[in-house]
Amino acid sequence: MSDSFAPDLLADQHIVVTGGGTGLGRAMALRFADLGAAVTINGRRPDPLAETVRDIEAAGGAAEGIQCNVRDYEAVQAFFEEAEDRQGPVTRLVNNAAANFLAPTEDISPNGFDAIVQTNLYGSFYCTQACGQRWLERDAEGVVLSIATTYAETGSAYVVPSAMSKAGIVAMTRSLAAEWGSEGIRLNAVAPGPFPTEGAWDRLVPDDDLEQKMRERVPVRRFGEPEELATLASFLLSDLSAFMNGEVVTFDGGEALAAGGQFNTFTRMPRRQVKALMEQMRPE
Ligand SMILES: CCCCCCC/C=C/C(=O)SCCNC(=O)CCNC(=O)[C@H](O)C(C)(C)COP(=O)(O)OP(=O)(O)OC[C@H]1O[C@@H](n2cnc3c(N)ncnc32)[C@H](O)[C@@H]1OP(=O)(O)O
Ligand SMILES: NC(=O)C1=CN([C@@H]2O[C@H](COP(=O)(O)OP(=O)(O)OC[C@H]3O[C@@H](n4cnc5c(N)ncnc54)[C@H](OP(=O)(O)O)[C@@H]3O)[C@@H](O)[C@H]2O)C=CC1
Repeated sequence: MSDSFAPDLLADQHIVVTGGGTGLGRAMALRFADLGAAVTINGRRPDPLAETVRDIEAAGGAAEGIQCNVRDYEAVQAFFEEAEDRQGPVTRLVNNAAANFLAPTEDISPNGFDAIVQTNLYGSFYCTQACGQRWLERDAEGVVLSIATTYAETGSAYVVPSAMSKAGIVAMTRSLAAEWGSEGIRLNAVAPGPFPTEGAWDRLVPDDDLEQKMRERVPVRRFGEPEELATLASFLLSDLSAFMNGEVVTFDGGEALAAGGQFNTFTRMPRRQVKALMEQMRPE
């Protein structure tokens, strides 16, 4: 996808994208490489990693895929060693890997809770700490971008472990923005609304009817496109956003705001009908 960024916006960067073999992570990895970065992606399954690396290389970019389970502290340490052996010092990190499923909270097993929280919260911490340690030791600047979600702020029914862990990621982002900002390390987050990826849809969108209802909740009446998120992420990783630190950028077509206003329900009715209703209520 072409855009108005300089074609070398991310040249000289080595960017790690966790969970970069699929969905939003893959879209970001492709875009970062297109903007000149060397990209290293990880994930547990080798096939999506290999496919994404192949696609980046076919487009003329530089990429490596390394299998890694971000729930495992030692595996994360080994991953960063390997990534730097292959492509030099990591300069940017995107905490994108995540786990989620819909479940009534009273039915979630300890193992189910762990699967989500250890991936999202512990995984993001392990990767962020590994980068921070390297950057502080080297006196190098660095940027961390974490993929949160809008319900990290509001909470949401039926995705409680995800909401808890994404809220923790936001807290980490804001805390470290203060702690590491003076050392040249910036941390920001994006809170995406719905983006139809296979990973999210298979686990969170039970049927077409609910999908349509979800679309109608978004004021702009569509879902996001992964390439749009990749554009925002490129800006947030680049020096164009050098003064932005500790920010959570909501990127949801207005969905979260619309859910909050009591009278926003009128926006789902034809405007003519709304006007007629309101006209009736005017005093004589
Ligand atoms: C659609 C609109 C978007 C709105 C905003 C949404 C914001 C956030 C979105 C996302 O995060 S989308 C990302 C989705 N992608 C993924 O989740 C990818 C990774 N996920 C997975 O690998 C699995 O889905 C997993 C279940 C989370 C983990 O798999 P793993 O192989 O590690 O573990 P399992 O052994 O399969 O399961 C562990 C544990 O969890 C229980 N469990 C699994 N699924 C469910 C379920 N649907 N409901 C309840 N419990 C579930 C499973 O039974 C295991 O527990 P025990 O049986 O061992 O006790
Ligand atoms: N799509 C949407 O509507 C929204 C998505 N988000 C967030 O966007 C991000 C990307 O989600 P999306 O692309 O939709 O979904 P995907 O399921 O495609 O992406 C999740 C990625 O994380 C990887 N992953 C999962 N567990 C681990 C683990 N333990 N170690 C390493 N990698 C792991 C998966 O690979 P593998 O299974 O091979 O390990 C996969 O590549 C997530 O942070 C999600 O919470 C936020 C709001 C909305």
